[in-house]
Amino acid sequence: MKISVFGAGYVGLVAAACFAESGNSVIAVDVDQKKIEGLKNGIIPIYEPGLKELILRNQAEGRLSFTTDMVEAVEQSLIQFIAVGTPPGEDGSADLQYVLSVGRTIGRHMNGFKIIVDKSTVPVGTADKVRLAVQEELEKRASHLEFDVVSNPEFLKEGAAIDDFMQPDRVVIGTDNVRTAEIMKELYDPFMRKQNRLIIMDIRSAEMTKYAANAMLATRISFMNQIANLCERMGADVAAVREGIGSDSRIGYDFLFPGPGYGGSCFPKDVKALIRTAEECNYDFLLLKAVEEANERQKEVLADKLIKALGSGDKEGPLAGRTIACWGLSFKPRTDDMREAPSLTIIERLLAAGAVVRAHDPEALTEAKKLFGDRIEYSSNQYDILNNADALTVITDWHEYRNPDFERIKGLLKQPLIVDGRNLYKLDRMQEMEIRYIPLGRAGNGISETN
Ligand SMILES: NC(=O)c1ccc[n+]([C@@H]2O[C@H](COP(=O)([O-])OP(=O)(O)OC[C@H]3O[C@@H](n4cnc5c(N)ncnc54)[C@H](O)[C@@H]3O)[C@@H](O)[C@H]2O)c1
Ligand SMILES: O=c1ccn([C@@H]2O[C@H](COP(=O)(O)OP(=O)(O)O[C@H]3O[C@H](CO)[C@@H](O)[C@H](O)[C@H]3O)[C@@H](O)[C@H]2O)c(=O)[nH]1
Repeated sequence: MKISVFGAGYVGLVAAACFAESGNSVIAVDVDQKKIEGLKNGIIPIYEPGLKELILRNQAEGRLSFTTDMVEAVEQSLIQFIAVGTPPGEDGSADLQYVLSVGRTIGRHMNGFKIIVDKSTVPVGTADKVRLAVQEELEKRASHLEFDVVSNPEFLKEGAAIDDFMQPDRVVIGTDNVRTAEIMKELYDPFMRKQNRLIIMDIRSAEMTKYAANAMLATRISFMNQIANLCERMGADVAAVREGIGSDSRIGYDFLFPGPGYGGSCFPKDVKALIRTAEECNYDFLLLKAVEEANERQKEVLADKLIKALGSGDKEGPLAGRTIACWGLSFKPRTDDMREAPSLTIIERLLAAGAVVRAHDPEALTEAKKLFGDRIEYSSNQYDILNNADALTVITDWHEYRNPDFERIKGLLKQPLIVDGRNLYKLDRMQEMEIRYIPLGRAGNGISETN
């Protein structure tokens, strides 16, 4: 099939590469000239495991091309995917300007029947707005060309995007047209070989499904973070509690790891947008407001623990003269994405408390330098930043942090103190190593920093 994908970002690039991989002829189009020039020359603008190889192969084999030429992209393809950003507006609602701009572009240049598929995360009712935008452009040129608008929300996770796209838990298609449903089914058939996981529903339900899924997952995380905070105060261990509740098949083990708050380009923005959508229909989504507030507070927890362990008691600059080494800046492992990363709040808090902050991340240093400039120190070696630091704090659960050289850590730090926001290490091992260890959701090992 001939497909155009508008928006060469995290979702657009993955979708374009995976559709090309299954034999389709795909044009990826973006307004960002620099990005497209780079892509034409094999420069992939984001870090996503497996994406570069997939793009380069499909590009070389002639199934995937990149352009800024909107006319070409609209004219050449039957299926027009919209995968542009929907960032939060000032009131938290999803900003639809990029989605509607693509709709207008398609309306302006379409030369035959088109299936316009919205893959961006958009509030219920957006398909109607896209339809209107296309229709208005057609009317301006007195055209009676037909088109269909479909909702096909994307559920991929960054860091695992290719696998999620190639072997999806499900693909949701919102359409009211039987013929279009058949074409979409055909397009996704190669990804359904093990089991048919295509769910076809009405458009509004498909749009809502995306928000409901993200809101549910964010709720689980905030819930577990608060259980963890309570465990700490009650002498319970959140890891044991997770095992205890996860074994109930109605609950399951996934998405119950406590952490320094959820981040990324999706959960924070989509929770906000759903609260706003509810407000627009005079419904007070109390539960989600609490989920959001709990998450904001959770982002403070690591800095609170560091100040409690090392603080001088001086209200203005409790960490003045202290150096904190941070492992992990991206909002999750296997990505360079720092959008809404908890590290942003944690580092700002440490700086405000007077600390010198040093950071390591396997992929996000370039991104971090754009955000923090020379206000913090960076190293591409995870051990270098520990030299003479007062503490190590683990913010992101990258694999390389899971089983580090503890002897080396101990030798480098001024005092052996680890504040772990991802509970990566065993308490008894830390005890044995005489490292003072402060995890989330359970009492630390009680070794004082003077040990
Ligand atoms: N990032 C994820 O993991 C993820 C997962 C599922 C769904 N989503 C949703 O998918 C959408 C895209 O997210 P993303 O993270 O890929 O965004 P992104 O910011 O990485 O990419 C968006 C791209 O769209 C381009 N663009 C803007 N206006 C354009 C136009 N008129 N024509 C062509 N290109 C244009 C931008 O230049 C940018 O390259 C959002 O609605 C998001 O909520 C994201
Ligand atoms: O048990 C857990 C699981 C995740 N997180 C945090 O939650 C955030 C989001 O993680 P994850 O969902 O793995 O990454 P995303 O790439 O943001 O993916 C989410 O957002 C996407 C965009 O909408 C959806 O497509 C995905 O289905 C949805 O999982 C990160 O900060 C994680 O550290 C936790 O704190 N504890």
